[in-house]
Amino acid sequence: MEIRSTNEQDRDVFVGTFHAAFGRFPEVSAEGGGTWSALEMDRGLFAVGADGRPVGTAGAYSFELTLPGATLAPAAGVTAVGVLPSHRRQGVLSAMMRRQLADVRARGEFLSVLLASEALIYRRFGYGPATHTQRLTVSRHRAAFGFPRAVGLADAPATGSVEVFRRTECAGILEEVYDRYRRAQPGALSRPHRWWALGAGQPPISPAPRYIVVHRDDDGVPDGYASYAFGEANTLTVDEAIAADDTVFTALARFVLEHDLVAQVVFKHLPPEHPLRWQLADFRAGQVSDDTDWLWVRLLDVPRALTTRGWFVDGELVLDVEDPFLGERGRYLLTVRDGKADCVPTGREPDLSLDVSDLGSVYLGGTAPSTLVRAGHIRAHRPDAAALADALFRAERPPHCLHWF
Ligand SMILES: CC(=O)SCCNC(=O)CCNC(=O)[C@H](O)C(C)(C)COP(=O)(O)OP(=O)(O)OC[C@H]1O[C@@H](n2cnc3c(N)ncnc32)[C@H](O)[C@@H]1OP(=O)(O)O
Repeated sequence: MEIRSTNEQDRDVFVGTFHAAFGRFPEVSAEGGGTWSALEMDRGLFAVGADGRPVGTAGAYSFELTLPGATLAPAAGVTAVGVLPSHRRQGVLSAMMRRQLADVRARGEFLSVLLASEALIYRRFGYGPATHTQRLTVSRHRAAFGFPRAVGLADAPATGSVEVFRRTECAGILEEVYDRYRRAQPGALSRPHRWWALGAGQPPISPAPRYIVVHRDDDGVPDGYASYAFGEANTLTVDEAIAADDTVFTALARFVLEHDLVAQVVFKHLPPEHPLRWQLADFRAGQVSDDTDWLWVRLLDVPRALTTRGWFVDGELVLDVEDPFLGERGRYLLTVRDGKADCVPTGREPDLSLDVSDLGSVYLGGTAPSTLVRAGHIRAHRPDAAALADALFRAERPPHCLHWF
């Protein structure tokens, strides 16, 4: 199977081929732009069939991923993966993944990330689910806030202001607020300027109609927004709500929850352990559903990945990491002191043996290593190794990714 790089001239065939793999038709946008317009065609791959026609596609975006400790790392955002239904289960995807991982490494990137259409596809290629997201549905009439002990929070005068725009009127504000937010949020991805300019991706980036409530601080500087639309049964759905801090988030949540003519508010994407539910006087007024994996992470250079992220607890672990897809294996001594890690090859007995996909799952702090020990994924060689790994890998807050690509 020949795998070849794509270029700008291949764009239409590339988009057509992966839509065919999904059994869909590409959207046609009269104004240009649209969901797939930010594809980086110099990073695309075609798998070419015997007759010279493409039978498979794989793309990649150049993102920055925020790691624990607010460190930014380049990451390949794998996308548009598809193999024509006529050519499946013959190793086409495997050949594309092998080539793509080699290309990512050759560019100096040590992390690759993706959103998986199905959870059974990518573990074999070394990816592990690393961030999770959930939906919170709040009945508006039960949504009174209550802050039992946080002195001052309940009756503190609201600071700042809110203003409602249509999506197309405030693109610059969204871009600026999103960029500030993503730099501090582990698991968040950059949204390159091109995306906003082209209206690529999904709301709130795309020009699809949305109302946007923007929050500003007392100096008038935008520090949060929520993108929302009305739907069936008087439901107000918030696609994306981001804020510089929890107070700003609370102000945005209050705005949508106090909206007239609304029966319920659906917050489509919240990170696990989000405080909003705890802020409601009636804990059951908010129902969590659709808890799902979001960003999958694949490490391509274990020492570099581990020394780049920030750490919050000192400690030492020996990790035996196996990478069956690339036929690699390494044993590393990870030493964390004062927020920084050292990671060097070692001959010492391992504390934990794990697959590179499991390391991807724990890397951003979104999954406790002990959970994967209990699930039979990771092997702990001494009794306290899992608890130490839990303490070490934990991030400053649960990682979360809102970006769809
Ligand atoms: C980041 C993204 O873009 S996610 C989008 C992924 N694309 C889609 O879901 C579109 C619809 N599906 C497809 O186009 C194809 O089925 C693909 C791309 C998922 C798989 O392509 P194929 O060329 O059939 O995969 P390939 O033959 O290399 O399979 C490799 C292995 O993965 C397994 N596998 C592949 N797809 C799946 C799946 N959906 N579920 C379970 N196992 C799978 C194969 O059985 C094979 O296992 P084996 O090595 O034990 O025999």
